[in-house]
Amino acid sequence: MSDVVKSLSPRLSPAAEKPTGIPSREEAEAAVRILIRWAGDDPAREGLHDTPKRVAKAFKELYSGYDEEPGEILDKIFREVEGYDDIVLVRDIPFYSHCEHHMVPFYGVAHVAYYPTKGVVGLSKLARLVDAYARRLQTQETMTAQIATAMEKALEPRGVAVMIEAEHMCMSMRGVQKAGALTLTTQFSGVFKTDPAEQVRFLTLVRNGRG
Ligand SMILES: Nc1nc2c(ncn2[C@@H]2O[C@H](COP(=O)(O)OP(=O)(O)OP(=O)(O)O)[C@@H](O)[C@H]2O)c(=O)[nH]1
Ligand SMILES: [Zn+2]
Repeated sequence: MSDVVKSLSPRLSPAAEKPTGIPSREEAEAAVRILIRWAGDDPAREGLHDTPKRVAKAFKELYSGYDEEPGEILDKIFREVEGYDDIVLVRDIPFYSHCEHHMVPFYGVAHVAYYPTKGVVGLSKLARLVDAYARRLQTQETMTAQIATAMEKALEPRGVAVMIEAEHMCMSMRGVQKAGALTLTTQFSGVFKTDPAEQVRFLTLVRNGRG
């Protein structure tokens, strides 16, 4: 194992934590050159010359979730929304993530809902929360649970419901090669967990208006 690869592998943190011991840009680019060679190509050829630089830059965007503090995204609560205590659902939030097993994309939509108690949060913040976790390496199950937990902590709601529907490219373009297979995960808390009728309501609202 080269020094570059060795320096990368043991320091990656679980998706919930910030990564530590981040390598330099030069080390990252050197690692990409190794992977190009591993793929069977020549990183010195003209067309690939700037690729390690582009990949390192793209990683910063694709994995920008490590720079996000989910708690901070939800820290502005609008308490003046008096009288509203019914469900807030933002559905069909598109996201792109990468599975931690193959570092291959999985993508789809997230639906997030909660029953407010102490006020509401800006709707865009729920989409930002989805991205904060999507732009990390993880499983779909972890991502689903982390979104629900972050909402629980910040909003202290009567209940949280999160559903993610995604296609995993590691199952489509390689491996078992089942393009179109959809993975659906849900995480419920509070009334969504204790009252089956609330789960039905959530699922009905998620599906409502679709063909
Ligand atoms: N539970 C779960 N599994 C995932 C997720 N993303 C990818 N996987 C699975 O992770 C598993 C990894 O299995 P391994 O046997 O260790 O690796 P592999 O030999 O590449 O497996 P195949 O994909 O079956 O070729 C595969 O079954 C993937 O479908 C995810 O978000 N959640
Ligand atoms: Zn995978």
